[in-house]
Amino acid sequence: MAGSSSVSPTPLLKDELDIVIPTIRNLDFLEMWRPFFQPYHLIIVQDGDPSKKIHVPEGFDYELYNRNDINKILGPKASCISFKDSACRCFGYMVSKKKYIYTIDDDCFVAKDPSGKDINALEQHIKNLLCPSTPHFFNTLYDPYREGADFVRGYPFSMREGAQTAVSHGLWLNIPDYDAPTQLVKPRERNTRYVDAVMTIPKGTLFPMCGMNLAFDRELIGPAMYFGLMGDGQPIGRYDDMWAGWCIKVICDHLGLGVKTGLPYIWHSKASNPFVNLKKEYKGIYWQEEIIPFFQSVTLPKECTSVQQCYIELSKQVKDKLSNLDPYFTKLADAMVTWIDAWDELNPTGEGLAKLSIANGPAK
Ligand SMILES: O=c1ccn([C@@H]2O[C@H](COP(=O)(O)OP(=O)(O)O[C@H]3O[C@@H](CO)[C@H](O)[C@H]3O)[C@@H](O)[C@H]2O)c(=O)[nH]1
Ligand SMILES: [Mn+2]
Repeated sequence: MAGSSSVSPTPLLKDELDIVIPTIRNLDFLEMWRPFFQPYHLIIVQDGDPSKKIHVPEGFDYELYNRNDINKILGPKASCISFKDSACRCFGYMVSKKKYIYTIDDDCFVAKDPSGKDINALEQHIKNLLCPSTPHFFNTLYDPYREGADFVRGYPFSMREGAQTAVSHGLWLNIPDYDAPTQLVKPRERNTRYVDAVMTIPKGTLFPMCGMNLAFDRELIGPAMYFGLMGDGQPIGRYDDMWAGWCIKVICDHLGLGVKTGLPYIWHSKASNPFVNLKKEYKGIYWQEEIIPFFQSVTLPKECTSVQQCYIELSKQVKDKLSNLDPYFTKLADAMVTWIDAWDELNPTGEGLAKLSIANGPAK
């Protein structure tokens, strides 16, 4: 028998997944990820000064958008894309044409598991997304679909098919994603705990979604992954991913979709300045004491069957119920609608495509 060729297997979802990277620094971190990321297409969202040249290491297939590109593509709707905040990354979700998205920060590196093996975070996220979630009944052995695990006694057989997984939320070794006050009182705290688990966040439970190591099914939940109005000109920053996480979770709960958290870990290398962070996030720290009860009380009408419909309904409730907290939420609610309009313009569905073809006349 001829010797087996050492052809490496085709990377999972090679042509169905884009990697979105927001950057206001540089992309040197990609060298460490090259073995895992090189087969995939990158969407780089360059924040800050558009005249700055961002070097992309050789050998990567990518598209890069700076603020001028965003303004050109979206026109007036570009007002919904934040400037000078990692929230800008959501533009990458909008322009992608792929079914899956993985987003990672430029100060996140390959971590090692307890055996010392490099962790292919992207591969683990893909596994998380491709297997079901259990939002409706908690499995005490965590992810029942994982090698070596299963549903435990008492788990209803009628529920063992699980739900489609919309989001996979990864974690971080070394610098944990702490808020500024915690960072200030624990400047030397490092996360060294590798917890070997993936679990579904139960229906009806919110969670603090961090955007630095995150993957999602763009076709299931993409239109709700808006990272809000943050950074330049806004009264708040560093709540981009938190806002998106609360919105996607209530919509996933409504649509019967699952959200997982746990593996994979990345190595988060840079602690941003806690004083700068405090200035950005302090309003969020007290606003969230009102925002969380709002999201906990959100109910979406059964007529809302698409993500867009859910998101527009949510924006109405944000405007009605949070504007008394601060006029910012009126602006944010309007920006949520602009985001959906821009998303639908760039990603026309059946109905939208039909309108487009009428507008453009019969094919030549
Ligand atoms: O104005 C900006 C600032 C940063 N970026 C890019 O966004 C990510 C995250 O930046 P950084 O590592 O400095 O931020 P952290 O404090 O570690 O993490 C926060 O960022 C979010 C998670 O992604 C969340 O708000 C916090 O966890 C890097 O790629 C920067 O280059 C930017 O584009 N514009
Ligand atoms: Mn960081």
